Amino acid sequence: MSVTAVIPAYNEEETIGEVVSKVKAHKLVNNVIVISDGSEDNTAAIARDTGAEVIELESNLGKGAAIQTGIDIAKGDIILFLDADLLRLTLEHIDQLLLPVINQEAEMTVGVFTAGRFTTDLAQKITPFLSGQRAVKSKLLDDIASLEMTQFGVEIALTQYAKENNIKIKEVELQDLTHVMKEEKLGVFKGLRARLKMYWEIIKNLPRNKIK
Ligand SMILES: O=c1ccn([C@@H]2O[C@H](COP(=O)(O)OP(=O)(O)O)[C@@H](O)[C@H]2O)c(=O)[nH]1
Ligand SMILES: O=C(O)[C@@H](COP(=O)(O)O)O[C@H]1O[C@H](CO)[C@@H](O)[C@H](O)[C@H]1O
Repeated sequence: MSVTAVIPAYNEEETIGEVVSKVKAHKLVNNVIVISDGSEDNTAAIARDTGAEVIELESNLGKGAAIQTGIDIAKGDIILFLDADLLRLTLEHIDQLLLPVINQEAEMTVGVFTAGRFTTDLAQKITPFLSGQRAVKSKLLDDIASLEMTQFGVEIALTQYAKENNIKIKEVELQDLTHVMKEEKLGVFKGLRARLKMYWEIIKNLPRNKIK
């Protein structure tokens, strides 16, 4: 089975290189696509230099649009979704996401941070269905309504679609994995503002895609 990694990235120059290198080094991953979502920093150049195929969106359209762009161009049997701001990603984490789908144990995996940083572990324990770390059989996404407008509601939409279509989901625990929090990227004030905006984008997607 061939695997394409899809990595949405908005201003992630600090972490994109490490994430792309790790994914490129995984023997089961055939293609790595980074969707630079209107980044104003060196995200696209670093991703390209590290060996990813890079699609640059002209402006910042939101995570849902970046993911949809990746889905539209990804070839192969399985799509591996990873965030660009991961810290301490290992080849084992990628195995954990991919193998249950390759071995037909599940049709979609959702990776949940554990035994890493208290704050990011806690957030994912409370809302595992928001995780951006997933693997899914690509053909199962053929009929999904466009994710383009979902922004940070994209994971809610994916999870809800899986539930409605009896797609078998397996949660896998990704030890020690964490990401750079918004407050760390942007500072406390702008970070909190971005967090509130994210919650609003998630809430906006709830009525249409209510979690059962
Ligand atoms: O407008 C956006 C916002 C975020 N992202 C990407 O989506 C992923 C998750 O976003 P973020 O890091 O802000 O959220 P967190 O992981 O902190 O919840 C990251 O790879 C971001 O670069 C994106 O492509 N477009
Ligand atoms: O863990 C969370 O509560 C949020 C926000 O993380 P941070 O504010 O950056 O620590 O991140 C998750 O939810 C987002 C929206 O669904 C996803 O896009 C991220 O992939 C996921 O990590």
